[in-house]
Amino acid sequence: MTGHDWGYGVEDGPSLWHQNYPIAEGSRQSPIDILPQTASHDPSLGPIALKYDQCTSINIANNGHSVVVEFEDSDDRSVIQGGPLDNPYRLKQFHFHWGGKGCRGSEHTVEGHSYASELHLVHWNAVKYETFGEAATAPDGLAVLGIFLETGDDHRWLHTITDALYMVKFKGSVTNFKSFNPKCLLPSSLHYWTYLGSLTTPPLHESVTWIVLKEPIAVSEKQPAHSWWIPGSSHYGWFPIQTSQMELSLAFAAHKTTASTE
Ligand SMILES: COc1ccc(C)cc1NC(=O)Nc1ccc2c(c1)[B-](O)(O)OC2
Ligand SMILES: [Zn+2]
Repeated sequence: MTGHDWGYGVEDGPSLWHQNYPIAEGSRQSPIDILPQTASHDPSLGPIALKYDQCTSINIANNGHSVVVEFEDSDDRSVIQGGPLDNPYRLKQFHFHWGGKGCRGSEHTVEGHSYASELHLVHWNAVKYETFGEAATAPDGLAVLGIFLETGDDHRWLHTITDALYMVKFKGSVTNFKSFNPKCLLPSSLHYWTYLGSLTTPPLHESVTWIVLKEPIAVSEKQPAHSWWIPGSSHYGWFPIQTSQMELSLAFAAHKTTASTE
């Protein structure tokens, strides 16, 4: 399929994606509704470690579906490891999912509760695969850190992203976005749920080890995380798609883990 043959409207929304992307009816499709009570605690799962200190952000872009910040991923300078991961995965990009005006647009839900929006930090397995594209189609190719955004206090750093939005008003626009470190977007606790799932948007590859943080970060009403829209694209906002509950292993790091500073 070329271009963007999918969206969130009546004619191209999630319930129709299976027509062009049959994997939509696969066995490990995301997002899911997380049920903490039924998640099994897997004591073999340790804390996740984030090495984001040498992060090199490159640009910020509007791809018609989200605003994406890309990173330099030619070496292991910014990686996620530990937890369910057998090796380090390189940070490639992060992007957000949010709802239309005033509606709550997180993709994952927790016991049916939607959050204002959801941040996805996308990492790929450069130990086993040559390129992101190759990793994106492999069952152990991607590791995505999902962070819920909840309305509350003003987020000190999110404004650097929302301030940049006006520069990428239209689909296909890209602009410089240097030296942004996503470490500032992390909540205080890295306690997480993890499960094997997929991209939540076409091509829906079943290549993602999901690591969803329990603790949301707060953004204020003013920081329009839940009312962001992408002017110039055919729609705005992202709406959660519910798929069946999948085996979730709830991993409690025995202690409060903080992003590694190594
Ligand atoms: C047209 O899109 C592509 C073409 C070719 C390749 C190799 C990949 C993609 N798309 C892609 O990676 N999406 C994508 C990647 C990562 C995540 C998500 C979507 B998400 O579920 O929203 O959060 C995590
Ligand atoms: Zn996403």
